[in-house]
Amino acid sequence: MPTTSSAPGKVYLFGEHAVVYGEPAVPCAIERRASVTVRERDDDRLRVSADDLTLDGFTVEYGVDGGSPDVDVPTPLIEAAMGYVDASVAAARDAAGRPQAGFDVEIESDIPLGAGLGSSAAVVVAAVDAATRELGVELAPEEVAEYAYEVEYEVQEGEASRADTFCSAMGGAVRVEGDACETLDAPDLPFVVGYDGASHDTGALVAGVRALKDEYDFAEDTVEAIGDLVRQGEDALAEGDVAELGRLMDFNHGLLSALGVSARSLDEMVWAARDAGASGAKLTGAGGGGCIVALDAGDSTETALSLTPTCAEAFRASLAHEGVRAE
Ligand SMILES: Nc1ncnc2c1ncn2[C@@H]1O[C@H](COP(=O)(O)OP(=O)(O)O)[C@@H](O)[C@H]1O
Ligand SMILES: C[C@@](O)(CCOP(=O)(O)O)CC(=O)O
Ligand SMILES: [Mg+2]
Repeated sequence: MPTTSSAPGKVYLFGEHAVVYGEPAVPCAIERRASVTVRERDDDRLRVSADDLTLDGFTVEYGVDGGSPDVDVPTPLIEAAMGYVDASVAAARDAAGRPQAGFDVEIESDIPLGAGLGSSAAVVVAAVDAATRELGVELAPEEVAEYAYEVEYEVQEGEASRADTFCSAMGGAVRVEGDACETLDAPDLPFVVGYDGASHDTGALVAGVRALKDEYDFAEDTVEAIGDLVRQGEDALAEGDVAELGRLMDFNHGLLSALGVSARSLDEMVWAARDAGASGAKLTGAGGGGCIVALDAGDSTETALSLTPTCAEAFRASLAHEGVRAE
């Protein structure tokens, strides 16, 4: 019997990048999900179909020992794309004590890829959950989060926080500071997302911030300032003070720009949202290209974004109260 799990993507209200260095962050799960279906095979091979990865999708098949994969698109693309799935399957084999287990894996997702909405975390969380359940092991969402974090940490070469994976596994708004992860009571915030259609490499962007921080004390101070801002933002969130949350999001975007992770397309969308009357707007996730998130209960930000030349897609995103779940 195949086993399917799904998990949500997220936006960062505050704190991306700084969270990698132990500052707090508050990501919020959104109703855009990745769904992973896993079926155990009677050999040790892994066959992955990911229809959303290229326009035509691809299928790849290989054994536990690697070997030469049987693929239908160029190999570098496969290697980049397969890292998370491969490591998720390894984590599930490990959790179930079944190092030789083989699987057919199918991935479907409505989370744009490499755009700051946590598609990697959602795919990893759903894959770990589905593959462990397929092997008869039921993990608590917190345990799925921990395995998924280890996967992101490994694939992003040691440059990952627990924020995306914990948020995707638990749903709702969460607070992550180092290895302390908790869920928060948060109101439904009026998120509007603008997507420039581009994708980024999270590992490379995190490495760029680390280099800046190692070179300049004031870059280190900027990371700490983001931490201060998040602490202030938590009070605003508890009070449901959307105006103050917006001001802090604007400030957070400025600090992320200073760390070199914004882009002209993101800045243009941020300004379009502000001009349209959003309470605040910032890039979300690793940056460089991808998505911005704004707060606006009305329609004007979504309309303004859809008319912005650098915006390929604008949509509302509601808080996903459910994290990883069996489908
Ligand atoms: N639908 C999908 N199918 C297969 N892999 C996916 C899918 N969505 C995301 N991934 C994996 O996640 C990677 C993108 O993750 P990342 O660069 O962290 O960006 P983000 O998490 O912001 O979307 C992709 O390169 C791919 O490996
Ligand atoms: C930049 C970072 O803080 C968030 C990355 O988010 P995303 O993969 O771009 O959705 C990295 C991390 O926390 O692991
Ligand atoms: Mg990611």
